[in-house]
Amino acid sequence: MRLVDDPAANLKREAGEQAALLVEGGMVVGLGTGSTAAFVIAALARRHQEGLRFTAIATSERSAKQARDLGIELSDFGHHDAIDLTIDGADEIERGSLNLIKGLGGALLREKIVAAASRKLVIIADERKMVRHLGEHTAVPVEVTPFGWESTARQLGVLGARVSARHDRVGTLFVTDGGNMILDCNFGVIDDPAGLERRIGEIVGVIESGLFIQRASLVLVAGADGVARYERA
Ligand SMILES: O=C(CO)[C@H](O)[C@H](O)COP(=O)(O)O
Repeated sequence: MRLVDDPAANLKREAGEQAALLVEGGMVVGLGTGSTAAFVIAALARRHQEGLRFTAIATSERSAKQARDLGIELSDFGHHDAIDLTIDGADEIERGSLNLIKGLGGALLREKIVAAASRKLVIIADERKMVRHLGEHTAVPVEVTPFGWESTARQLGVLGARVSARHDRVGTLFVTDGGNMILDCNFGVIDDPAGLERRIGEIVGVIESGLFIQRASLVLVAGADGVARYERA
C-alpha cells in the first residue's frame, strides 16, 4: 500500500519509531511484516547508519528485501536458539488479553515461528486494531498445505468458519513464502481463542493459524493522544 493511501500511516510510523528505540546494541532482533513493521525497519536502518549494531532476522521475503535495500544485513533464523526482541504488527488485538489475529499480510507462519523463539514480542499498531473480542472484524488466516486444501477447508468449516481461499491481486491462489496457501476463516466473534487455536491445529493439513495466544509481551498502540503501552500481566 502506498503511504498516501493509508490514513493511519502517521500513527503506524509513530508506533514503529517508538518500538525501534527498544533495540539495543548486540541484540538479535526479529523484523515483522506489514505496513506498520515497515516503519520499524526504516527506523532501525537509520539507527544502523548511526552506528547501532544488531543481528536481524526477517519474518518474510518482503521484510528481508526492505531491510537489505536499506543496508541491514540479515542472519539466518536457524543459526539462533533465541531472539531477544521481535517487533511486529497485528490485524486485531484483544484489549484485555493482548491475544492477536495476524496474517493478513500472509506471513503468519514465519512470524509465529520467530515469535515463539522471542524473549520479548512487541506488537505495534494504530488504535483501529484494538477490539473487545477477537474476530470482531477480521477472519483468522490459516496456512495450509496445498495438497487437498478443499478437504482441509471443509474441516475448518465444521469448526464453524466461513472459509475462503485467499487469492492475490491477479486472481490466482495466494502462495506464501513457504509455498503454502492461506484459508481465511471467518468465525465471527471468538469466545475461546486458545481452544480455537488448538482445534484448528488438530486438523491434518493445517500448518499454523494466525491466532497468537499469550505471545505478545508489550503492545504499543498509536492514537490521537500519542502511543499507549499495554503490557501482558
Ligand atoms: O500479520 C501480519 C502479516 O502477516 C501483519 O503484521 C499484519 O497483517 C498487520 O499488517 P499492517 O501493519 O500492514 O496493518
